Amino acid sequence: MYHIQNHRVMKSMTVVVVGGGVVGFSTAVCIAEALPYCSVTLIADRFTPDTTSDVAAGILICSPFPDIPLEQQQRWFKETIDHLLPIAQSEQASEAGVFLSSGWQIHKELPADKVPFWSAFVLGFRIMTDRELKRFPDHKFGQAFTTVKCECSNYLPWMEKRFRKAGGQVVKQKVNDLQELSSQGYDVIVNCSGLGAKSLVGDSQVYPVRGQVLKVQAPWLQHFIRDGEGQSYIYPGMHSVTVGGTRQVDDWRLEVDPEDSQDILERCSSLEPSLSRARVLGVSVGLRPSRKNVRVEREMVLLGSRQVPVVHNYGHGGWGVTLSWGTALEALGLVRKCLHEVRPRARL
Ligand SMILES: Cc1cc2nc3c(=O)[nH]c(=O)nc-3n(C[C@H](O)[C@H](O)[C@H](O)COP(=O)(O)OP(=O)(O)OC[C@H]3O[C@@H](n4cnc5c(N)ncnc54)[C@H](O)[C@@H]3O)c2cc1C
Ligand SMILES: O=C([O-])CC(=O)C(=O)O
Repeated sequence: MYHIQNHRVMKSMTVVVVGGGVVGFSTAVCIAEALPYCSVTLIADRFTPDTTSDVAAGILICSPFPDIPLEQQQRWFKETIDHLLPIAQSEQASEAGVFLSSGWQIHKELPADKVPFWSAFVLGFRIMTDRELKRFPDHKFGQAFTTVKCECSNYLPWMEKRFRKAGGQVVKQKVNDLQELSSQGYDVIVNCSGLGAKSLVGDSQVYPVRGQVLKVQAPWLQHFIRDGEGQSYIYPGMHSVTVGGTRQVDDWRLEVDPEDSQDILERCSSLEPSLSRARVLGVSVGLRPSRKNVRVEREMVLLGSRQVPVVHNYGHGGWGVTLSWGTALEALGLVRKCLHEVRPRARL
């Protein structure tokens, strides 16, 4: 519901999204573009290039969460890749940092899921031939496919532009307590605070999984190689090649660990020997906002004297880019339901 007064659109409802990473911006863009009668504000204390999302390789690939219906996770994957594929094939691709990436996921042992749950949504998925596998003598099984790589250092500024174009406002500020937002009168609060949810909403199920990656100059590498057991990967990108990684559970260190760098280079050079000639351009560390199951749900929270609808969308672990648009659409659906309840007669 919105009114036209003096030729200006008066937005009658207000939504605030906390979080300036890939999940926050995707959710804020979805809401601002779908609900033009809502005034949408995005608040975060860190923006690109200082978020976890900026450290992500940004490849669309994923392991399933254990207790979320697989069909729902398939939908999230499909919606994200279906959103990004046309961008990758448009004139906006390089500004948005979104492009197709082909390569191999290889396994030392036969994996439980020879055909992963997202195989129908990437392009040209197939099992590798013995001839292809000869290149990786320590591995006995592999999958070849084309997926999308979404580089957040480009994608986040591009999404911010898109959000502002849809009328969204951006505020740099730490939110210490949801009460602060309630007292500003927002109709719905959307929580996309990643690891920040641990303190913002007191969720003890959220924990960090530390990841360190190197950027190297190796323009001769055209294809990604990912060890399916998940520790080692080589992802050619727009400006450099991302070489990783580590998965250190409950490790809060944000500083670079030189031993990790050494270990990563050794592991990845054994997959791709030419990497030993590559110049290292930089090293970064991010803390994956991990949770047994990603949390995409709504609840009513008593803030002061008001019951305020809160939509949560956090805890994506190592798959936040992969599921960003799908979970944002899910959150949009929950925001619509909340707005219906706040203003039952509104035509949303
Ligand atoms: C090394 C590495 C490689 C990765 N590679 C991939 C990959 O290839 N593919 C993939 O899909 N994923 C990958 N990931 C995972 C991905 O980075 C995360 O899942 C994703 O970034 C999570 O996004 P987010 O927006 O939830 O969190 P973040 O990017 O951490 O953003 C959280 C936002 O919330 C804000 N915030 C938090 N608390 C508050 C508060 N109290 N007040 C105000 N603002 C607050 C922060 O300032 C920030 O803006 C990788 C991660 C790492 C570390
Ligand atoms: O596992 C990968 O290929 C990349 C990734 O998502 C991560 O490091 O979290």
